[in-house]
Amino acid sequence: MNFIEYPDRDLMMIGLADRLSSELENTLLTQARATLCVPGGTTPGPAFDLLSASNLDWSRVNVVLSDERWVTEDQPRSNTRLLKERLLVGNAERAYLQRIRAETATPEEAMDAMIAEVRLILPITVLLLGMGNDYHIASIFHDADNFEKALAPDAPPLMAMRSPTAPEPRVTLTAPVLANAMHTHILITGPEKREALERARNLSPREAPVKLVLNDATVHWAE
Ligand SMILES: O=C(O)C(O)[C@@H](O)[C@H](O)[C@H](O)COP(=O)(O)O
Repeated sequence: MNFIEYPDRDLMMIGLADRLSSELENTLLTQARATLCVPGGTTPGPAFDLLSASNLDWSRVNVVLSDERWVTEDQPRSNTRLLKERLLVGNAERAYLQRIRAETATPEEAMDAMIAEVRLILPITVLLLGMGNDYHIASIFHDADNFEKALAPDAPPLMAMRSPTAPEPRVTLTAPVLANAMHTHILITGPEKREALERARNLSPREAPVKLVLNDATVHWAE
């Protein structure tokens, strides 16, 4: 793990966006396309604002969420909505958005089709994740119905997840896909998450899902 502590959140967002953009740019020197995977939640918005202005050939970048809440895009909790408002604008408007949400009542009804599409944009080139105080990444929650299945080495790339701590059904990329990313970054803020991250270093992925990706990750932290 590489831990970067920034003097404040603004500088962190600038440093992070710069790093993600360089990794994508370097990949595009040798590959036709690159895949950027990003989280939803409340933390990454400012990094998306900066990244969207980056001068990349976005027409060769696939963007996919690490996880989504099964709500319509007009809902404030929609991660797709966050992406459309904050990342897929400006220069980044030309990126290809791989959706992991469909207009079906349940994730299961659309799962086979979404899995087939997601497979086409793997592996992830640049992975950005958030983390909860309970150590979850994406929507891999300890107490979720498909937790064990999402950790399996042969898990499909995308699975539905229902957890008592999440107000709506979720879909999430699974352990093998996240662990196989070429570059991994974790974005966290505040003392509680820093302490959780320190504890996670001595836990197993079953106890702390962040451990699935932590060894090879760069963690970006500011107060
Ligand atoms: O859609 C989501 O909820 C996520 O992708 C999730 O894994 C998130 O990154 C963490 O829960 C941290 O969320 P915050 O940034 O809101 O603390």
